Amino acid sequence: MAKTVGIVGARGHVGAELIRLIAGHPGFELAFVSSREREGQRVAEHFPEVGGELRYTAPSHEQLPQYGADAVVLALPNGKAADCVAAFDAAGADPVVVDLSADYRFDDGWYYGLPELTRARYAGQRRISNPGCYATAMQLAVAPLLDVLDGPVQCFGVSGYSGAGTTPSDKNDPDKLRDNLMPYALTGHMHEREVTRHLGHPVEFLPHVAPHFRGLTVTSNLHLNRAFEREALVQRYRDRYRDEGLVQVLDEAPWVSAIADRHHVDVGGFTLSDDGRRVVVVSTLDNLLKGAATQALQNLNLAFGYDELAGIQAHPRPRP
Ligand SMILES: NC(=O)C1=CN([C@@H]2O[C@H](COP(=O)(O)OP(=O)(O)OC[C@H]3O[C@@H](n4cnc5c(N)ncnc54)[C@H](OP(=O)(O)O)[C@@H]3O)[C@@H](O)[C@H]2O)C=CC1
Ligand SMILES: CC(=O)N[C@@H](CCC(=O)OP(=O)(O)O)C(=O)O
Repeated sequence: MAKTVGIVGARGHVGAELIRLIAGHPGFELAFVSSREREGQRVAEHFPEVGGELRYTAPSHEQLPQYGADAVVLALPNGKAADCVAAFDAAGADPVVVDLSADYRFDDGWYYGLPELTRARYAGQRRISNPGCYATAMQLAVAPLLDVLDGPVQCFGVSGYSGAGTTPSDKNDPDKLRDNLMPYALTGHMHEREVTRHLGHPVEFLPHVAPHFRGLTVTSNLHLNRAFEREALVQRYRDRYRDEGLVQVLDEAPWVSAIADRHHVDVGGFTLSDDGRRVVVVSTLDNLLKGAATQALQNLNLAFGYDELAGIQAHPRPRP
């Protein structure tokens, strides 16, 4: 029997992707989708492909356990997850909870779900923290060289403005972004701390937001503790990700336009300095998919014993 999944914060950019993914999954069905703004509206009005009679609801935190969902995905802005978790605890309910926000990424009581790097540590935990979008791209770019790094890694990031959510700000204002590149949080960004913590190696992250809607690029500058040939470095990436359905290692530097609406990560470029002790690696992903919703689905699949890619490759997105 299908497991039921509720989405809290289903109006947002990530919520929209989650609705489509869960509704199209062979082993999951939607238990509820919450939005205060869309309360009472049919989901099918917004997603004709989903169909059915399900409507958005706007439950209080305390009402969330009443749906009896097997899993709950929290797609709320940062800082809102704890009240939801407390409501389940208070009701004695123990659904699998996947939190998309940054709220539990530094909490050892939660499993940090970046499957390609952490799935070996999954041991049935029912509280799962989904990594940040840039943080996913950075970690997948750096991990294969972790043992040969010399000093901090510098990561220059450029995100589409869907990364900034739907609450109006300069970072998601198409007028202000037109013909523009907007630097922000140039030291101490949340994802700098997140990656430094989970890789156990310092990164220095320089984020920017650009006028495109979805997809991000991270260009990482890695100093190495000895000289390498390019082929040996590329081989490390190919070996590390050979069996990964959602990581593609490319010879050339990937373009963000090729990853929009796709589930996987591209890693490539691999440009060495003349002395072989510095390499630049480029990674791209769709911030709303592998950076958020697709990764959440990988984590749900893991938690319920489904194939990790169930409902992911079976539903390829059309190229824009
Ligand atoms: N956008 C991205 O690329 C990524 C986002 N994330 C994380 O995923 C989460 C969702 O992001 P995103 O979809 O972009 O965000 P949005 O701003 O697009 O959506 C936020 C959602 O939360 C609801 N919401 C907003 N404020 C409140 C509140 N005070 N109480 C209850 N519900 C609220 C909104 O619905 P309504 O107001 O109708 O109730 C909406 O459904 C965030 O934590 C974000 O950091 C993670 C990785 C990538
Ligand atoms: C362009 C933009 O603003 N991007 C967001 C990252 C989106 C994301 O991954 O969010 P969380 O870590 O909050 O889950 C930011 O820099 O805060």
